[in-house]
Amino acid sequence: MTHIAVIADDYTGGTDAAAALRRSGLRVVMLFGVPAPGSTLQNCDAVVVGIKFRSIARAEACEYVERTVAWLRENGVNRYFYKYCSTFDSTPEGNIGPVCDLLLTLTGARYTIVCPATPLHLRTTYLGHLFVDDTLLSESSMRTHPLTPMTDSNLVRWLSLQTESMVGSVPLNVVRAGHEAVIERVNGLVDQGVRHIVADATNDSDLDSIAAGHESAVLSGGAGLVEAVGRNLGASLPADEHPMGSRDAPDASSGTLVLAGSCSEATLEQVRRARLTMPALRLDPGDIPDADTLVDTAVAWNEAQDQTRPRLIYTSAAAEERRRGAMAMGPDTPQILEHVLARIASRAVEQGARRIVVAGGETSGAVVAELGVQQVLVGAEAAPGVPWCTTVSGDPISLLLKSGNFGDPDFLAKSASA
Ligand SMILES: Nc1ncnc2c1ncn2[C@@H]1O[C@H](COP(=O)(O)OP(=O)(O)OP(=O)(O)O)[C@@H](O)[C@H]1O
Ligand SMILES: O=C(O)[C@@H](O)C(=O)CO
Repeated sequence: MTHIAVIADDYTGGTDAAAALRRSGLRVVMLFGVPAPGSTLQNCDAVVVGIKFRSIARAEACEYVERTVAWLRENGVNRYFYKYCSTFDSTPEGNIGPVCDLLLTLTGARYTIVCPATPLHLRTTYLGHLFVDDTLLSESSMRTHPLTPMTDSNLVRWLSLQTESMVGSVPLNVVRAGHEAVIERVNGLVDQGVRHIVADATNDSDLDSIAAGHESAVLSGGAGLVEAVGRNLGASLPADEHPMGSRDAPDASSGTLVLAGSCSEATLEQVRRARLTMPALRLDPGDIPDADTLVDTAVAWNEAQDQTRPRLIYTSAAAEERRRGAMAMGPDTPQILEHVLARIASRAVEQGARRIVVAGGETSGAVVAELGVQQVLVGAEAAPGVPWCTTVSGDPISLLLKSGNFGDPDFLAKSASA
């Protein structure tokens, strides 16, 4: 029986959640995109559906979620976790608030728990404020994110911009008083009309206090709370076993194509280090403001490289260089570049590439969609929250989809050759 479905708003967030559930010992199936009506879910404890709706129009995001919930219901899954980024990536319009509202309407649940805190990734919340390591979210590099600049760390205030529903919070001292205290505070808030409740957490035991119970609620947040929910459900498998068995995944000897579209500080440093260890091509829309030319340039370059060795193609750039690129290519530059990297991935696979590392959630979404990948086996983690995934149909392809902020400075260099 499938106890819970995680609906993730991007693909790397989905693989992060799947890795968390595996760590907690559950049997996990990982799907990409809204599942086709009539398709069946394999036997598992938890299913993760990664969809790319973090940065699209809210009506479209809600439509994807509604169709996914309909499919999950067809397959007998009635409990949902909404996974968004541990840095709460969203704009003043959404999509976190609208999707939380929709999930309440669809399920008839009384409230949502909102908890992006994920200590494993150094994301904590205190008095409703989100911290990235020792820095407030709005003072971290997230404040200049190309799609979702996070300029306010106060989640109650930020979420209130996105929804008509009342937003409240459970502070850390209540969380530390234990699970019953949390439930009591939540019930009090719901009686006052609060519908979305931001819960503080700075460690895993806080997350355990928050995760239990909430039968008439939708839980939402980061991989930290996902893992706590998994722990609460109880392990049924050793973490290295998969419900659908295993597949021979292409390893480093197949050569690795690394594609980087994330512009996070972490990825920029990983790109800088990777450039020292492998051939690299930077695609700069400031120099070549045309998608087709960028794709053709990169495909020709890639084909000229030793296909058994790692190589890197990237658009990643710091804020000033991005401004220069956007002047030349226009306001849709971020989306255009995602598709440029996706088309390069697809051409590389046609030419025989079987191992692809992608940096960036939106970029990963574009790559996975272009490759038509619908389901993967979730394997070992190359870094916390970044598992290798192997496609289940056709020739196996190994994919490592990295959230922009994840991984140590040598992540790209090491994972491409390990
Ligand atoms: N040179 C550039 N100029 C403008 N936009 C760019 C440039 N390079 C990449 N981008 C865009 O920046 C966005 C980066 O988002 P993406 O989700 O891929 O990375 P991220 O936000 O760092 O990762 P995550 O969502 O996992 O935290 C993409 O839309 C990408 O196309
Ligand atoms: O929660 C995170 O930080 C990641 O899983 C993610 O969603 C980044 O895209």
